[in-house]
Amino acid sequence: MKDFARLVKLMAPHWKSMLLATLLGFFTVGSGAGLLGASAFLISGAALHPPVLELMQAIVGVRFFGISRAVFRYLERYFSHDATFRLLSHIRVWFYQALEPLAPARLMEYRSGELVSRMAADVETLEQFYLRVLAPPLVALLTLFGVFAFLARFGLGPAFVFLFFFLAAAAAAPLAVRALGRGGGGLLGETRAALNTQMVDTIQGMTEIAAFNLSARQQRQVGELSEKFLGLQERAAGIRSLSSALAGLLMNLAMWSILLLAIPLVTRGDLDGIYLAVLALVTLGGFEAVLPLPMVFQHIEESLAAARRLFAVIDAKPAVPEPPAPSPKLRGYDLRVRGLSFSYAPGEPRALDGLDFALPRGGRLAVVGPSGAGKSTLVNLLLRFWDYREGSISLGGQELKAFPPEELRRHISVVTQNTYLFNASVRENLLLAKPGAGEKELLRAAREAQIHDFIQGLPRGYDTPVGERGFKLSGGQRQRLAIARALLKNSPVLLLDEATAGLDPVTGRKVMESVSRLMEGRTTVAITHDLTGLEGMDEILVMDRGRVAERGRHSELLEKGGLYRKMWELQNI
Ligand SMILES: Nc1ncnc2c1ncn2[C@@H]1O[C@H](COP(=O)(O)OP(=O)(O)OP(=O)(O)O)[C@@H](O)[C@H]1O
Repeated sequence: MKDFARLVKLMAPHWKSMLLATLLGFFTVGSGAGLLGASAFLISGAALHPPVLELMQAIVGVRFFGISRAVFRYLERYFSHDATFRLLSHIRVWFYQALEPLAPARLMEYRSGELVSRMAADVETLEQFYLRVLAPPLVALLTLFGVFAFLARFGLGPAFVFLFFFLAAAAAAPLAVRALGRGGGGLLGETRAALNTQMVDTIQGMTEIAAFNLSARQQRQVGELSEKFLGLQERAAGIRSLSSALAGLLMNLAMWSILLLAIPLVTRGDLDGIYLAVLALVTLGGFEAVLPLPMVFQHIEESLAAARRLFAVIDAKPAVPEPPAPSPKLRGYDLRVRGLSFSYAPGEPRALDGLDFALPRGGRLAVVGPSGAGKSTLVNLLLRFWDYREGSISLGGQELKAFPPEELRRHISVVTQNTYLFNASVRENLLLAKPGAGEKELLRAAREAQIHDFIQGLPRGYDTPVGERGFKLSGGQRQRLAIARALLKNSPVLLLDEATAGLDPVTGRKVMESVSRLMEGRTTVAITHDLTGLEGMDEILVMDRGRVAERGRHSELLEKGGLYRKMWELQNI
């Protein structure tokens, strides 16, 4: 019920269009019933061969209802779909906005396909919440009042017979369908989501699947999920058919019962025979409003299951709470870390354990160490992707926690090993760092990153698309673009997380030249496995299992003959 109320609340901004669409839905059904009634009156009346003038009213009625039904149907579809599509776009934006503060810490538990599925399929499923869950019962209720009032003018008997069958079709048939389809709606959504996730995984992991000969296994898994989905769809379709059959049966029973009741009225002279067909056909027309009702429960289940999946994602508490506003002004760019300890979850071993360092503005710190030493964790904390609880990190003398993550990240540039390039042009990818940058600025950054000449040589220069994840570029070119981005952003703090990892030594060295330019004048923390080129760093922290094992400058550490020396020898033999 709570989820239902939350969903209704999401629709609240669109209530006017939805109300209008509901009224138009009622007018459509009303026109349909009117058309049938007027036609019945016209045919019955014409059978008695009266002068044409006496039939004029009925002829006008048939024309009017014929046209008004089409017009109302068009307007109803127009307004209901307009409201629904606006609602969907509102929900997509709302979901994305709620998702952003959760990235990356809270989103790691989801497979990317799962999130895509939630954003696409589940949001789409909510389309039916208004169209097939909220609107049909309201239209049915209005129709019930309208047709009951019309029939009551000819006698309470037919009116109550209509009421009885209408309620039976509106309540009993949906309940029967609900009993048959219980759980099916939710399961259908879950299976669709699982299938989407599997498909995204299959496409993303295509290379690995082919390389490890896993195609058959992957096909089997997708096939099994497809079978299950198909089975559930068949079941839902079966229930849908049954429900329309049931509603159709009740509709015909209502019509026949009203005829049985009205015929004696005609023979007794209490009802003009010309109205007999009118009563029967208006009843049929009124039942149009009942036909969608049996499926309401199934659609409720599907919509609620989709809404629950969306709510479950966005209800996760962000890993980093927003500090109380207003945020302080950054006063400087010297970085200080004291007694910093961190574990990713309570009870888990510490990824960082009592880390200390001080870096003056423009200073350069390298953090090295074996895999799992906690180097990336430090970056995660500096960027406030995760929140630290023990120890302190301060920038310009102020605790990092005082700044909202977004505000803080405006002052930090990051170059990582896995630079993400969007499937857009080189220019668009660069401008991400500074959307308003002018052409001159853009070219200067590219030149400094030593990528300008390469870009110029591309078929469409800066407007050349880079392909998904930048697949048309080499690793070194991607890294240079990342460096150009950081140069363009021009922020005073720089985080380098394995910026040259995965590149061959020659390319790595060339990229390092661009990185050196980037570091000039910036407070830099560089995380690296590669110990070449560290002579220029002010301090090197050698980390091991979350702790600082050694610290000093390159030459000092080599002299010490400890872990750093060992790592150096391994790389230089
Ligand atoms: N998201 C996470 N959730 C839980 N534990 C994590 C997470 N990320 C890292 N860890 C753990 O924290 C420890 C430090 O990992 P971290 O990635 O910081 O090491 P690293 O020095 O950067 O290693 P590498 O050089 O291999 O990237 C490891 O034991 C790792 O398993």
